[in-house]
Amino acid sequence: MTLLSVETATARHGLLTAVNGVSLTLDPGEVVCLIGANGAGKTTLMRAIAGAHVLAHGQILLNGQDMTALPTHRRVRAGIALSPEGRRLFPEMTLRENLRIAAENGRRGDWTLERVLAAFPQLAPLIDLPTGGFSGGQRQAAAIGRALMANPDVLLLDEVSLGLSPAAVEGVYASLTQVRAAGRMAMLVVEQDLTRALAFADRVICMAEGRAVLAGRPSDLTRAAITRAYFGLTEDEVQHV
Ligand SMILES: Nc1ncnc2c1ncn2[C@@H]1O[C@H](COP(=O)(O)OP(=O)(O)OP(=O)(O)O)[C@@H](O)[C@H]1O
Repeated sequence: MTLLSVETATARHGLLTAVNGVSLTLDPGEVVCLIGANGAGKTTLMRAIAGAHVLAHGQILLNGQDMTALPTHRRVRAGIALSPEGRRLFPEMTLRENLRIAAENGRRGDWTLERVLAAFPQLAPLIDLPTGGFSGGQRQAAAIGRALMANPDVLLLDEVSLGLSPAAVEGVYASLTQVRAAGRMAMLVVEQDLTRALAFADRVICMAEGRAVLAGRPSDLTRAAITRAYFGLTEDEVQHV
């Protein structure tokens, strides 16, 4: 059965239509990467699924239940958690406090503090430090850990590798591979690094100018088709990229 269903979602920033009639589904345990150029609408779509941006049209269903009118905290309780672009940790609070707040607002389940620290070992020595002093990779790991503490069925990860060193990206993806193996949680991941997205995803969806313009399993998509979708190029132009 479909876990998450986004049906013809349209989201606006004022007069600008950032997401334009996008539909997608996620099955339990599935990992889908959202790719696309800057401004394609990926972050707005993620925020709309999480309840942080109101849809102008369309529906968000989780396990067949309509989430569209629910505020963020009710969606977290229903099983949707977002690790946002910019990470948005409480910088004055310690990592432990950040994780505890997420647990209090989320659902009970297998993801506990101990389990998060086992999946993200780089966080263990930092547990009683304020997150404001963390490096980019540490902040990213902390933000994903915080989302896991809510024990979601659908984990939304925005801009996983943006701004991180190659070593930090490796660390975060090693942890995400463990997270993925641990259960039936589905992930929707915004990833700018195309090679990484194709290696990690069961399916990729490419957005351009607010629309989903290409979707498929990585093995079924050619680089040329993806490049074309990404930039809106013609076949002839793709030959020269
Ligand atoms: N708060 C906002 N106010 C006005 N316009 C916005 C706002 N946030 C995003 N936009 C615009 O909406 C469109 C989609 O932006 P969005 O951030 O969703 O795209 P994206 O694919 O996530 O890109 P990026 O990788 O740059 O974050 C862009 O044209 C962007 O300029």
